[in-house]
Amino acid sequence: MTELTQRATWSAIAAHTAQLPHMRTLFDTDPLRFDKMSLSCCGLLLDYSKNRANEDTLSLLFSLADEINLTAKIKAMFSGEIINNTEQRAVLHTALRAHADQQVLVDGHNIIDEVKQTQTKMAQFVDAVTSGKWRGYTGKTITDIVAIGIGGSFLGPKIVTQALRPYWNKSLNCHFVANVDATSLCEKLRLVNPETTLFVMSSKSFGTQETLTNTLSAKQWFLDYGATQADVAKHFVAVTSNVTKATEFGMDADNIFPMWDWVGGRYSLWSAIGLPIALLIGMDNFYALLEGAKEMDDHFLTAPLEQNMPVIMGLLSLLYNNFHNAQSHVVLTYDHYLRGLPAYFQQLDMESNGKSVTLEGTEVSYSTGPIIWGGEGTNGQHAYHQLIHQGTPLIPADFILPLQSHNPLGEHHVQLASNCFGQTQAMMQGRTYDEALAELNNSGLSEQQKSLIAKHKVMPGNKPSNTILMDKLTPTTLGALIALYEHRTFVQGAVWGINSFDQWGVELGKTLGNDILSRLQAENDTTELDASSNALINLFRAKH
Ligand SMILES: O=P(O)(O)OC[C@H]1O[C@](O)(CO)[C@@H](O)[C@@H]1O
Repeated sequence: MTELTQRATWSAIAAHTAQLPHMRTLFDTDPLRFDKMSLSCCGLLLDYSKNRANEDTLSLLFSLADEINLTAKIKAMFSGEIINNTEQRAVLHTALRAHADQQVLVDGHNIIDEVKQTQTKMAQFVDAVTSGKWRGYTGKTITDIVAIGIGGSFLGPKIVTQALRPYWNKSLNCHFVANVDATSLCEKLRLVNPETTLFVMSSKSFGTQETLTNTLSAKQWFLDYGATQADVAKHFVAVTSNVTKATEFGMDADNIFPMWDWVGGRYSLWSAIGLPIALLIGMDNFYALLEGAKEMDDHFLTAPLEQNMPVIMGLLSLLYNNFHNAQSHVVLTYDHYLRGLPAYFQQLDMESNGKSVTLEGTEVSYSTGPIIWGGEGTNGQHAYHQLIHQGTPLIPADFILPLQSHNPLGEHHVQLASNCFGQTQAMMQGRTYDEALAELNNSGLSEQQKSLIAKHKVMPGNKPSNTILMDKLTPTTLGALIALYEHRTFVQGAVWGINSFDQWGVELGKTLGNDILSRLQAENDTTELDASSNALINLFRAKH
């Protein structure tokens, strides 16, 4: 297969982008630019007109996608082909939101049946807990959910329950424990009553140190309060693909919700990993979340590349990454409920595309996954937008704004929208020296001062952004939005020819950490490692 950067289309994109005029010019010369470069689907509107691209740019990007057989690769994922070649697994988070009448075969059997069986188990459990039928060991109903998990077993449930706070069951509260730092657990345990608390322990592998340690400590806290081992089953449930280890751990077999190897951790919120979500917002809203994602799945699978929202977003991000040397991509959520979304997209994208060898194991000669970061607007404007506007790095941005607020109050939402749109406009058009100088006309400054300040006020503009709008943040639009980013990540990995679904890079740190743990707890100081590790270990030992 032709190496990516050796392709004629790759060179054509490089030559084309180098000669593209400033976005100001692209807008000035085409009044229909928004009409041509915006797209609606699945309750979302994507405005991608504020990008360093015109029809020719997009045409070249779509040609590249065709050359790497993107459409066939999309179909291969949905159909359950073993595309995670290093773990020999299918990648089927999309099957989690499939309808009951669909068929997806893994090892010759239709997995939709077991997906639906698990969803039924979830629904029955959610009903038991939220109806009050499920009682704690002293006969009280459950008031607090403590979700224990990390990475994809934490971020999805955490971010989605946070985003859908208006939909929470009024009788339940939810707390998340991820870090092995005892503060994370202790701060939450101080808030809850063992008699009315349900622990949901989520770990696909059932082998993650942080989650196991936190669960054991939570169990001990529960027993120290006066409960017995027999009471544990009323207050601890587990979500895992490793049912054997969960049973050995002491989880009651009836309280184990299965998940599967063909669901990656960072793609698993749609599985029983989403149990905390379903408990908080109810199973009907959880199904609505799934349905929103399915709408995006159907769009991704069927829309022509030129009208395909995840494809367009993925290719434009790749344009900056590989042809404009952008090292990062910022996600700015102009909605307080979506404040956690950038952190979720960090794992989704960076753990998927933070790779440096191709599927065949060849070292890549081009950039792959960028750094994903971000936060809520308008806060970022008072923190890091200075660098976005006038810094040296190019940082493409995604702005996300619901058109309606769940909390309409006076001028708040219109001001939020004005800030969001103003930022995208400022990024695009910037401010020329002459414009800056003109703004200082009546400043009373000397000509020399005006010239100096004007030079500091110049903003180059031509900074790309996408704006994603939705009518309102609901389970359905949130499901579509998250699926949009899942598929955007897929598109980039497919073009780069990497495996977006394994994560070998996280193993070494864990292994070395386990060795260091034994050294920290050993009788004597460590001397065999590098000088830094020896010193750090022994400094810690000296304090304990
Ligand atoms: O769900 P588990 O198996 O506890 O893994 C937690 C997280 O750790 C990782 O395996 C590595 O960070 C993630 O991919 C995963 O989401």
